[in-house]
Amino acid sequence: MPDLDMRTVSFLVSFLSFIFGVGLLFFHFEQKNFKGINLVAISQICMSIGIGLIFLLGKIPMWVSALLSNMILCGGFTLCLYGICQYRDACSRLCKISLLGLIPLFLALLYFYFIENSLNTRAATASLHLGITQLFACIVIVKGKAFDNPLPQYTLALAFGLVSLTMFIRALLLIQADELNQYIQAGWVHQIPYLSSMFLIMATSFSLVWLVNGRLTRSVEALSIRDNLTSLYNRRGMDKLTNQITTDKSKQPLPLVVMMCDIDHFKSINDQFGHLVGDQVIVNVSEQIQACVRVNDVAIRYGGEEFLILLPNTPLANAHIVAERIRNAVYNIPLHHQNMSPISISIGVSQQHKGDNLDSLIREADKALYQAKKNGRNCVVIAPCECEEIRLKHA
Ligand SMILES: Nc1nc2c(ncn2[C@@H]2O[C@H](COP(=O)(O)OP(=O)(O)OP(=O)(O)O)[C@@H](O)[C@H]2O)c(=O)[nH]1
Repeated sequence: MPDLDMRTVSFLVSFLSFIFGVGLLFFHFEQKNFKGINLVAISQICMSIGIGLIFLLGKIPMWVSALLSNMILCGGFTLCLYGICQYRDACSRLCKISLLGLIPLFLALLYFYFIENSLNTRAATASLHLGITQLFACIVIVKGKAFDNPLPQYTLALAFGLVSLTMFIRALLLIQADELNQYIQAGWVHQIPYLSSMFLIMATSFSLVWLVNGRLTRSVEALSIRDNLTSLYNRRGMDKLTNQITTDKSKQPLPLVVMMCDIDHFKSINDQFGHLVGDQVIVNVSEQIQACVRVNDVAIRYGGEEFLILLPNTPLANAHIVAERIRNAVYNIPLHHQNMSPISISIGVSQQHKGDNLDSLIREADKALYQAKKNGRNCVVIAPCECEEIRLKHA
């Protein structure tokens, strides 16, 4: 295998690392809510300086290239580990081990420079620290609690794992090899870790962009399915969720129940007390609805003051109890003004039968709601209205 020019290789690694670090730092200023990115950015700049000092070997004092460069490089990787740990929301125990490992590394570098001068052992010790830190990074990426797209997550973990392996092999080979006099003329044992570092910088850059992009997309998706005012699902959210609810029949031996709820005389609340109070009433009602349903149930802000509730796998009798609970809870909402009448809600309920789809269920619930309004409001009506009308007006 032809030897590469170590000075050029170290310059390239330093340059790449610097560009990536600065770019990531700019990205961090724009997207401050991604924890750990700033540390990864600073760590890349540290690594760039560390390798840059190796590039300047022979042109700067020897102790700077031999000691300082290794310390900056290993410290940079420890910082990178901290950044990744924060980004992946992982336990920081391994970061602390890597940080503490900098002390014996420093002592070993001092010893093998001033007392027993050995380039091989210095390089092997630094490689060992780098290999351990990169292995920790690999573990942290896999074990972190934050949810990320698995493909970039494992790509990044694999990159760190592979580079860590090259560092361990390098440390092992260096201990057995003849003592080096000129680092810049070192052979492939040194060149491969440099190339693998280039690979790591590139893998980290595109995997991080990929990971961050995944998180951004998910947060936009999550926002797009929620109503701004109440944080309940909106119509788009309903379309997404109902597919799961209506198709997953194996887990739901009991039918789906649909409730259509509408705040009574809401226009007069707006007219009398203003739209801001009206908005607050909508929020209060949505909170009561959320509090009365199970975690599996889906509450949707269907229109202005209309709410749709989907109760999968629910017997009609239970749904009726829930509807009554909601109606009572809404009626007991504390009033915003002295001369405000109690807030009330009318509810139409329909149950899924053979051949029913969600549209027909909603139509049925809507008819029952219309009947509830006709019956005097503040009541629950179960579809089909003609035969099973239940009128429970609040006393
Ligand atoms: N404050 C506020 N008002 C809204 C919002 N969305 C819709 N509205 C108002 O809600 C009112 C709904 O009025 P109507 O459909 O006449 O119904 P209602 O007055 O509740 O009468 P019934 O339903 O028959 O009891 C309209 O005045 C809408 O402008 C909203 O987000 N905030």
